[in-house]
Amino acid sequence: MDDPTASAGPETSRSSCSVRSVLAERSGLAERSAGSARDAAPGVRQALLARGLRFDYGGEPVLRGVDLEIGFGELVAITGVNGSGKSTLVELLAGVRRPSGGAIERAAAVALVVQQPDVAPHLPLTVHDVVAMGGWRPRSARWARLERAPRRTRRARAVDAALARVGLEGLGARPWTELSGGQRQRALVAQGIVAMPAILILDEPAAGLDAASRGRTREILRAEAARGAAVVWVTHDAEDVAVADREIRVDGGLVRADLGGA
Ligand SMILES: Nc1ncnc2c1ncn2[C@@H]1O[C@H](COP(=O)(O)OP(=O)(O)OP(=O)(O)O)[C@@H](O)[C@H]1O
Repeated sequence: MDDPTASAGPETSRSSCSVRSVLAERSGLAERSAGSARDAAPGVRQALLARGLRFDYGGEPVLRGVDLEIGFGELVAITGVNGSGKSTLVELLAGVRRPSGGAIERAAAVALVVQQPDVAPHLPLTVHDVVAMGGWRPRSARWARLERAPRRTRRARAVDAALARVGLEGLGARPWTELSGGQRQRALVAQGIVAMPAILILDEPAAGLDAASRGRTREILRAEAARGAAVVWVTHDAEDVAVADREIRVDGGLVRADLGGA
């Protein structure tokens, strides 16, 4: 299988779907680094591991040798000032970009919720359609066409349940373009959680949302971690950091990890 992150190289383009199901499963961890991985904390199975991760966009390096480990069941807040490289880091972790150097290991497929999705405005997509993309797998498109009704029904129910969790119940049939900015962001969180990913990475999913929606997003992400997912969450909000298990701060192209948490 083609793994977009199998080696260092030029960056990949952003796709038209905001949740990327990066099938990096292969046999166990993808992209094994040459060195030996440090053991995860006792009882925590490792979901993501980066060693010496470097990245540049053609100029000054944005990341200069990032090391980090994230376990299943952990809720990790990624923080840092504007332009410090948080989005770049999570895109590397998710496999949307290839590192210029270093290695990443992923123990499972990743669902990525990006800040600004490219959902083509001219396509007649409903909110339901966009949320259902979270269960999309490149290799299963053919099977999706052939699938039997009971499975379609299960998927439709999963989409409805995800929309209800983010407080958008009943809006599934609405055209995507008719949602407000905040409603779209919440729908993208629904897209991220609809397929119950083992690794969920979100780039500022609650930026600009009202206080109630930010609180609801926090509860959803805590619940995702409680069911065993590794949840990595870029945020500028101190309240988000307070509910996370750990904060990882991006600073000067490196990370300051294990800053404590809730
Ligand atoms: N496509 C790109 N081409 C060139 N430079 C880029 C590109 N995307 C980001 N950068 C640069 O890389 C650096 C890190 O950007 P990044 O978006 O990762 O930061 P961030 O911490 O997520 O910022 P913010 O908090 O504003 O979202 C910045 O200096 C930015 O200008």
